[in-house]
Amino acid sequence: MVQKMESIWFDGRLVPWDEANVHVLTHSLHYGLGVFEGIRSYRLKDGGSSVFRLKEHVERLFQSAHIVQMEIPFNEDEIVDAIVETLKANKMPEGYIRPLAFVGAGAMGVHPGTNPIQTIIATWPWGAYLGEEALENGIRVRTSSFNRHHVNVMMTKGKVCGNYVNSVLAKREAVADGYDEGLMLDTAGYVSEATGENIFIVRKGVIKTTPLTSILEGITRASLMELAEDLGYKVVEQQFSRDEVYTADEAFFCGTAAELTPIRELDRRRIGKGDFKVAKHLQAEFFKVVGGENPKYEHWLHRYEV
Ligand SMILES: Cc1[nH+]cc(COP(=O)(O)O)c(CN[C@@H](CCC(=O)O)C(=O)O)c1O
Repeated sequence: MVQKMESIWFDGRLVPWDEANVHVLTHSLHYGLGVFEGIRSYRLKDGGSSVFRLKEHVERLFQSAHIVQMEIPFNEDEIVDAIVETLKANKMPEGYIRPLAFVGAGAMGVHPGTNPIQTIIATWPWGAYLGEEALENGIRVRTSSFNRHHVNVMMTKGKVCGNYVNSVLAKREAVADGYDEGLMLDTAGYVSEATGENIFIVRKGVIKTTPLTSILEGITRASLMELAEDLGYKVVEQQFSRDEVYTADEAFFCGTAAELTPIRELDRRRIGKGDFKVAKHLQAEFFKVVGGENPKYEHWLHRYEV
């Protein structure tokens, strides 16, 4: 159950958590057209706080809206300010931030007509997405029986609410089968991404991640690619198959909620020796970056004081 906080920002003002409600004929509730973000803020080593890559997340929120032709009635700077305002109102030196823009009530029927576009920002504490133990010891994953969306069925560069029915089905299937996460293949059968994360493998000394085609263009993915290259690793974006994961030396998921979570096994095949050497190195460096301990990446931090 998500921990209740003081306020939610709703269409331009902070309202008490329990008063942030909508009508049951809200268009997005029926037809899934809405866009959202998942963002984390972190306590910094120096005692302050920062939202990690806030600018890029807000840019992606508006990019998602652009893809599905939604006009968010605020500009990017207003949403950036509203996010910080909401964190402060909820006295959160760190936590998870969920902006959502959705089509409100009015006309029913597939065409959203002139229904209002409503915007909320909620924040709440969210620890290790896949469990504390997962960050340390990795997770067990199965290849999902559900493919990731064909790129002309759903717009996967958009973080679109309706896209996540695919993720829910895959996640529920994986958990029901005793796994921690599901890895989805694209409609051509190549590895795509997980239900809420992008994937990397380490094979023959090269760090490989999937091309952008069917995946959400992850901000953590982009950050880790840059960080890994700065650390001297060779990083490529290349299509790969499930059995390249089976025979990889390492594999890990990444995402705002999941951060960097090693994969212990896929489809009951242990991956490598399980020492997570590269994953642990990148994970440690990533946490130094989000904690403000690496000045090279200061521009990725949006500092604030509670
Ligand atoms: C499908 C998908 N792929 C990749 C990512 C990684 O993107 P990024 O966060 O920019 O590195 C996410 C984020 N998943 C968000 C939602 C999780 C949820 O359960 O809700 C998140 O990690 O916040 C996805 O949902």
